[in-house]
Amino acid sequence: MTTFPVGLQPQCYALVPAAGVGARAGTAVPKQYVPLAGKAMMAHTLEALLQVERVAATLVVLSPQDDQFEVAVPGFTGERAWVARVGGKSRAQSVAQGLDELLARGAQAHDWVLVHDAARCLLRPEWVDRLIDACWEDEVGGLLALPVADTLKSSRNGRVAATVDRREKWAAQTPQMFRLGLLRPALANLNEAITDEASAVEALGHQPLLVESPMENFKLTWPADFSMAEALLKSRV
Ligand SMILES: Nc1ccn([C@@H]2O[C@H](COP(=O)(O)OP(=O)(O)OP(=O)(O)O)[C@@H](O)[C@H]2O)c(=O)n1
Ligand SMILES: C[C@](O)(CO)[C@H](O)COP(=O)(O)O
Repeated sequence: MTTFPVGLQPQCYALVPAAGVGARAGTAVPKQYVPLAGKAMMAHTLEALLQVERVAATLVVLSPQDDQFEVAVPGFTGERAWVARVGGKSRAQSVAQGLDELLARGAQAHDWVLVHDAARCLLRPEWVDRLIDACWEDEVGGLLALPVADTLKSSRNGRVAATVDRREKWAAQTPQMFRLGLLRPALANLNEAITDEASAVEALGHQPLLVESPMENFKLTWPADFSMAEALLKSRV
């Protein structure tokens, strides 16, 4: 177990990977820029993070080719709003390169980082606060997640191969909260099995904390997800 200095008050940063193209969504622009309830999808995500007072700064990781952000998300300004065009080929690469950017801007190994998908635009600040409260004194860190409610099937050639025991199964969401000094080395050896920060930390032998979160915190992935997200955003007062 890595130990971090006792007595030094850590900072808490948010890192938002937003360098994807949204291939499964099939949208005309990268999905994070699709307008929903009057603003770009990612603007909703970032507004929620900026409302979390314990987050010292939020770093958005864009593709080096991104030429839309400043026009599409004009409200992301101020001392706590950071942008870096250092995204990579995979989500994990974008996160790893974003962590290097945080270090370059003065973040330290004992500081916490909340990694949150730009594509989870229904995030509510109170869920982030719940995760921070749960993880702050934890040795490893943790993630928002939803216990699986449906019966699970594995498949072969489009037919059921087996029914999978759903007990103790959770669907991982974001934010995922870890110390920079644990997460950056965990992401050093990237491979296809590393689909979230927790899986990288698990590969080092740790057991991240699961913090229950609602289905409403879903990731917009498929075309039908956009109308559902827009209806939910419009229903909020
Ligand atoms: N090279 C990449 C790929 C993804 N992401 C980000 O990771 C988050 C979750 O990824 P996903 O929903 O899979 O987004 P896309 O990769 O854009 O979607 P797809 O896999 O359908 O192309 C998104 O906010 C996305 O922008 C990233 O920063 N860099
Ligand atoms: C991190 C994540 O949102 C957890 O559910 C998810 O793994 C990201 O999805 P991707 O399609 O692997 O980018």
